[in-house]
Amino acid sequence: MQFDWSYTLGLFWSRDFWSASLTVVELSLLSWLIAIVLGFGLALCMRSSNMVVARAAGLYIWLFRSVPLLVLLIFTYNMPQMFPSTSAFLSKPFFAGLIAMVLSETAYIAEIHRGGLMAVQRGQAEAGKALGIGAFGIQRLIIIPQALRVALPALANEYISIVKLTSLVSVISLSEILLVGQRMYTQNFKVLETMLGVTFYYVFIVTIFTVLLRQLERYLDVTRHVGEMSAVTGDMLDLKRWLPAADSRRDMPVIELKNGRKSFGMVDVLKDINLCIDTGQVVSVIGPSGSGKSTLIRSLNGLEPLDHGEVLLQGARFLQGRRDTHRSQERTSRKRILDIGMVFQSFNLFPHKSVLGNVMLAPRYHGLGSDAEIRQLALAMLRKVGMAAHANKYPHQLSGGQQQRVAIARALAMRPSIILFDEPTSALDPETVGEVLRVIRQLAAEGTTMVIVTHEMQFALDVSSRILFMENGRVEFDGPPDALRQTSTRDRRVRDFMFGVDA
Ligand SMILES: Nc1ncnc2c1ncn2[C@@H]1O[C@H](COP(=O)(O)OP(=O)(O)OP(=O)(O)O)[C@@H](O)[C@H]1O
Repeated sequence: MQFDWSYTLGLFWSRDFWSASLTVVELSLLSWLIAIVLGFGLALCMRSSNMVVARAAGLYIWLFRSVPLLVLLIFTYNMPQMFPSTSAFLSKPFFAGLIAMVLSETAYIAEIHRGGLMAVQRGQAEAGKALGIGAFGIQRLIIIPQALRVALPALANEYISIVKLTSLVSVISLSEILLVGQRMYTQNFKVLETMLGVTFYYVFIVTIFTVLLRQLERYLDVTRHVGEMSAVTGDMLDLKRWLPAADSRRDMPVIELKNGRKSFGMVDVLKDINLCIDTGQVVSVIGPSGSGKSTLIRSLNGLEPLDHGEVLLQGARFLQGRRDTHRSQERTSRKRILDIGMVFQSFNLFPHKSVLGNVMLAPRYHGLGSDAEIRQLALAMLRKVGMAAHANKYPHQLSGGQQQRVAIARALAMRPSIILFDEPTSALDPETVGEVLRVIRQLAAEGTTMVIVTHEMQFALDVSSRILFMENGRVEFDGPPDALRQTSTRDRRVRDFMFGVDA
C-alpha cells in the first residue's frame, strides 16, 4: 500500500485537528498554571516547621507521584459512580482530565518549586525581615520572584511533558489530538499517514511554547540585563521629612539590652549581657571568633531571638526573650524594627532588583511616600554612599564594595535611629574594604548611631566612641578606645586579641 502524502498534507487543514489542538493547549496550560500555584503552596508546606503540615505535604507528593496518570484519569472520570453529586462536573471529560492532571502535576511541580526555594539564600529573608517586611511580603516581593526564576527552566520542561501527557486523556474520550487521529484511521485505515499528522500537531504546539517560554526565561533573567550608568537627575529631596524620631528623643538611650541570654543547644553564646546605646554613639564590638558578637548584634533586632532578657527601643519594650514571653507578644512589636537598620556581612542585596529597586523596596512597601518621593529618597541615599550613578545596574554588575555601599543606602532609606553592621567588610576583597569603611566613617561623623561588629581593629579604634570586647559570650570590656589601649597593656587576653588581629 502506497503512503498517501496528499491525504497527510490535507490533515494540516483539518478543522477537527485544529479544534483538538486548541483543547490540548487549553488543558495543558490550565493544568500547568493551576499546578504551579498549588505546587508552590505544597512546597511551602514541605518546608514548614510544623511537622504535621510538612508530613501531610510529603504524603501527597509521594502518593500522587506513585499513581500512574492513566489510573488517575480513569478513577476521576468514574468518580460519579461512587459520588453521584460529582457527575455534573466530572462526567465532562475536559474537567475530569483537568482534575487528574492537576492532582498529578501538583506533586511534580511542588518538587521543582522546593528546589527553587532552596536556591534562595537564607539571608534574603533576613534582609526582608530587617527591613520590617512581613512574612507574606517577604514571600511575594523577595522569595517567590527569585524561586520562580530558578525554577522556570524546569517548569517550562514540565509544561512540554504535560502537552504530551494530554494524549492520555483520550482514554476518557476527550477529543484531543490523538483521539481525533484514532477516529480517522479506524475509518480509513491510513494509520501511518494519520499518525504523521498527529505528530505534526504535537510538534507544532511544543515548538510554539518552547519559543515563548524561552523568551520569558530571557526576559526574567536579570543576568542578561545590563543596567547602564545613569546620569542622576531630579530635585534634591528635603530629607527632614524622613528624619528618625530619635533625633527628638536624645534624652533616652536608642537601644538597650537587659540581661540578654542566648544558647545554641548546650552552648551559652550570650551570658547575661547588658548594653545601653545612646544617640550618636558609634559602638564597635570586637573579640575572638565565636565569642558571640554576631549573635549579640542580631539579637538587638530579633533576627536571633533571645532566650531570656529584653530589648528596649527608645525606652519602650521592643523584644522579650522567648522563654520569658508568649509569641503573640513578640509579634506586636515587629513594625518597630523599622527603627533599626541592618547591614549584613554578605550584603544580602535582592538580585532580582536593580540598585534603585533595592533601595526603594522597603520604603515603597511601608508606604513612606509617593513613588516619585521614594525614588528621590532612594537616589539621595545612593548619592550619600557614592552609588547614585549605578542606580540602574543590578547587584551582579557591582563589586563587593559597591554592593555593600548599596546595602548601606538601603538601610539608610528607612531613616532608622540606629544601624547595626554585622562584619560589613569581612566578605570584601582587601582593595574594596576602604571604600566601605569610608562611608561608615562619614556616617559616624554625621552623628549616626551605629553598632559595628568588626575585625578591623584600627578602624574600630579610630571611628568608635565606645568599644565592646567580647569573649565567651560576655562583654569583658566596655569603654572608649583610649581606655581599651590602656587595658591592653594590662590585660593579657585583650592584648593577645589586639596583636593577633593586627598581625
Ligand atoms: N544558628 C546557630 N546555630 C548553632 N550555633 C550557632 C548559630 N549561630 C552561631 N552559633 C554559635 O554561636 C557561637 C557564637 O557565634 P557568633 O557568630 O555570634 O560569634 P562571632 O563572635 O560573631 O564569631 P565570628 O567573629 O567568627 O563571626 C559560635 O560558637 C557559633 O558556632
